Amino acid sequence: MRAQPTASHYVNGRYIEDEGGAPLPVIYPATGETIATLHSATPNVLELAIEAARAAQPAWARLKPVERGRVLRRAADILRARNADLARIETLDTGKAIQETLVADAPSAADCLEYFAGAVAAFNGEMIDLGGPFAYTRREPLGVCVGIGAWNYPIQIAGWKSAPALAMGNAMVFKPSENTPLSALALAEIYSEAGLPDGLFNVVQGYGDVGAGLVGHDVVAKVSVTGSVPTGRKVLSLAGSKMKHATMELGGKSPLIVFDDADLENAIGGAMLGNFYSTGQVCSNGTRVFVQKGLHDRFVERLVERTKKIRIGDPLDPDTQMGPLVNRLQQEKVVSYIAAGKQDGATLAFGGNVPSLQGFEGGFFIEPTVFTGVTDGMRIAREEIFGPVMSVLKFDNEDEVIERANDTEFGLAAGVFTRDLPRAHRVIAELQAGTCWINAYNLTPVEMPFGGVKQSGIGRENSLAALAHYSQLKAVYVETGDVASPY
Ligand SMILES: NC(=O)c1ccc[n+]([C@@H]2O[C@H](COP(=O)([O-])OP(=O)(O)OC[C@H]3O[C@@H](n4cnc5c(N)ncnc54)[C@H](O)[C@@H]3O)[C@@H](O)[C@H]2O)c1
Ligand SMILES: C[N+](C)(C)CC=O
Ligand SMILES: [K+]
Repeated sequence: MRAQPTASHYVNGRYIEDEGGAPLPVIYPATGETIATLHSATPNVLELAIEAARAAQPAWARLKPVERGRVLRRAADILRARNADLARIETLDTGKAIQETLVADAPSAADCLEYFAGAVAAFNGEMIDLGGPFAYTRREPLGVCVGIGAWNYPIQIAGWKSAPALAMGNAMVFKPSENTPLSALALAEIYSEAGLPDGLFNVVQGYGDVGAGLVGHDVVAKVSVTGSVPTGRKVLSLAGSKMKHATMELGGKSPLIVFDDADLENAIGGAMLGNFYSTGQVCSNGTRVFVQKGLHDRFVERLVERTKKIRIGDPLDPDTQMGPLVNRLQQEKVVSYIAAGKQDGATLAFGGNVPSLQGFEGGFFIEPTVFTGVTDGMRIAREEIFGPVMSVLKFDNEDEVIERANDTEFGLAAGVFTRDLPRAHRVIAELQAGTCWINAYNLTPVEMPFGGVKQSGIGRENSLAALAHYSQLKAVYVETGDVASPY
């Protein structure tokens, strides 16, 4: 299997290579084989990318918003037309099942480009009446923005960051995760084909040091990172030391609360989606599933029955429902958390093993895993695992579950399943989380803001909120009479 792109980086409208950079092997997680070799960006590549962005941005910002939007809309159309190829690249790079990458990855990026293509023209400053004189505000772009991606949704993340940035008149230098460098290059090609002027969307590859080089660069006005909390802390402090804007989309340990009166099959469906999709590598996953005591035993029984049926294996087979984890390190991490769950006294209700799959012996698979009898202090209930490991916790009443759900440093997401809608809204209002669902889980339409509170992040992606985060306000006072001067 080969997936070698033309070159490692995409700068100023073309591919460039600099073999002086550290080698960056691209591994297919289902087999462990190397499918491409790229190079981490050297300081020279990084400078070229930032300079290209700096030079291209002012003319782009002077276009009418609808003109910028038109380019994004054409790119959205190309993304959709090329969806099958992009899904294959994404599956080879992440290991996620093709039945997921066909519907959740490039299509989400396309939705995002399409949304911001139209929304930006309607996103304006305001006129403020001062009783004669007046003021108005302008929404101005920030300049050169940096996007830094995680491995789980590579093209979606590249789209969610670049679309509002570009729509608003900024330029972007994007660094994908070193684990999944391929699809951002495909997006860069698509932008060029759609007519995006050279230099406005650049892709540089590399590890954390390249990310830090971008964040610390004096030309860069804003950074948006999707990644873990420790990385977010480092990036935010470096950005803060230079007074840069920052959006942080970080990790979580989100609660999903199932009350006795919930629709059982829907609640289980939500819990499975919120733990097993993308082999559990989703930031907003509801990994602490609190189930009220009256429903608990039936919930667990049906959950295990349904989890047993998950088809795990060849991610390129359209019938496969769960592929491997992204790499060996992540597999080891998940295996060690499963051991910790057992050691801390949780009951392993299903899974927990590395499956042996013929033809995929070198892959990074793990069974979908359910722990019951989990208590709040256990490591599997406190730390983000980022794998298909669900913890089921029993609760008695509403006040208790709210307190327990909020007893975490994270605050990315939360969900409630109940037929009692006043209770649903009452509980959601008490939960410390930036993105919530009632009788659903993990749906992230572009029209809705996405992001976290507490340690899970700052700022929001998607919706008009993202345009606010990629712009700055200029306030203009306009005198309509004489200047009242004492001099
Ligand atoms: N909130 C969200 O939208 C969201 C989405 C997906 C993943 N995540 C989170 O991401 C994590 C998993 O992804 P990951 O392991 O790729 O995260 P990570 O923090 O290891 O890396 C994220 C990105 O930051 C870069 N990076 C690392 N150190 C850096 C530094 N000092 N300066 C600048 N950049 C640096 C990495 O190279 C990578 O591109 C999980 O915690 C998950 O919850 C959050
Ligand atoms: C944004 N989302 C939930 C699809 C991917 C986060 O990991
Ligand atoms: K990979």
